[in-house]
Amino acid sequence: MGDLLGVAVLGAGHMGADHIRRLAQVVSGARVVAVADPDAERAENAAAGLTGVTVHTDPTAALDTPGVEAVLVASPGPAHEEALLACFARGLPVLCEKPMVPDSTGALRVAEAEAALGRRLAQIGFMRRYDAGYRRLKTLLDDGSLGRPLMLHCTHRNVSSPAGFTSAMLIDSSVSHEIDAARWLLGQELTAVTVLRPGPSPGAPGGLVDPQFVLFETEREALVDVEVFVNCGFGYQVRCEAVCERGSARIGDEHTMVVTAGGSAAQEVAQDYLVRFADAYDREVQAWVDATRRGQVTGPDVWDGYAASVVAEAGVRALRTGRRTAVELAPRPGSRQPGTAR
Ligand SMILES: NC(=O)c1ccc[n+]([C@@H]2O[C@H](COP(=O)([O-])OP(=O)(O)OC[C@H]3O[C@@H](n4cnc5c(N)ncnc54)[C@H](O)[C@@H]3O)[C@@H](O)[C@H]2O)c1
Ligand SMILES: O[C@H]1[C@H](O)[C@@H](O)[C@H](O)[C@@H](O)[C@H]1O
Repeated sequence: MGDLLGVAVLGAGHMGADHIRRLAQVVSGARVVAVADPDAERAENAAAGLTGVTVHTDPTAALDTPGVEAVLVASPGPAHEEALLACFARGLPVLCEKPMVPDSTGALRVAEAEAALGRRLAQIGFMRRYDAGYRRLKTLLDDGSLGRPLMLHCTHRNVSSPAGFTSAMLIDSSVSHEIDAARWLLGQELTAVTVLRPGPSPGAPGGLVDPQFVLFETEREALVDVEVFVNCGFGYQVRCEAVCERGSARIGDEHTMVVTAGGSAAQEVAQDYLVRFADAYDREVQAWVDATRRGQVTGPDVWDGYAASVVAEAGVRALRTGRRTAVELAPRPGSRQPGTAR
């Protein structure tokens, strides 16, 4: 390995371009050596101004570029399985954006492929685990001073959804973050899901079921509710309140400035995730680069990615049928036991 970790970035859209900027300007210890996007202009634009970067329309060509030692996958979810398997085949450590693989059968294939290697290569991009607020909440819940967590109340609002966003994606793309955060905060698997829908918001594109109210049950009888509203129009708001036996704790309102003038106070509201979670993405990618340079892989793993896909799939079935739907996890690859949340 050279002085700087050579990274290939697959996908140069919103997240890919932001991660390229982060690797080039924010994170220490890495340099971008290849960028791939089927949209050549996007790839060129994202790599503009960087030296020593080759630009490709074929992701495989990017992986095989000399100097590539690690890969950041920021293509759309359905392209992740092929990208992860290609990284595994080359022994390349990889940070893969969420959802790891939206379809749980494909997600299990990825988990099995990594288990067959006998070593970890993948970190999954559930960046909330790197957000200062979520980390404080995790530390508090783990120290036990508030007693057992009974409920998590979560809010996940986006100003608007991108073109092509479907009713299922409110769950398997947006709520995938809450699924991972709940498993991580509570240290429990989610066992069943029910989805309720209020009347659609006038801001939702025709036919999109938005907002949704998603209720999860957990293996030790906690409840997790999520209001997901991806065309709310007024701000990017992500909050989580844990209600425990002896107290409650809430995060998510602190990321802003309060301006007081003329006898009233106004609070800024972030308009997108790139602002709200900027620190979390920076910490996530820095932690990945640091661990990779030490020859380690840390953070959310393929089992977390698989579990999130299975829970989300159950959620999509619950949305379609209107029924409470049980979550069935396969045995964890490499073990005879169902996996557990960590
Ligand atoms: N962690 C987060 O908060 C967060 C935020 C936004 C998006 N995401 C995730 O990041 C990923 C990308 O989302 P986005 O918003 O940047 O989407 P986007 O549509 O803006 O960009 C995706 C890009 O990938 C390209 N692409 C398509 N197929 C490809 C392939 N096989 N190989 C390489 N590139 C390919 C597209 O041409 C496009 O430029 C998704 O998995 C999404 O869920 C995560
Ligand atoms: O892909 C994005 C991303 O994961 C954001 O963090 C989330 O707020 C959006 O709802 C989702 O569409």
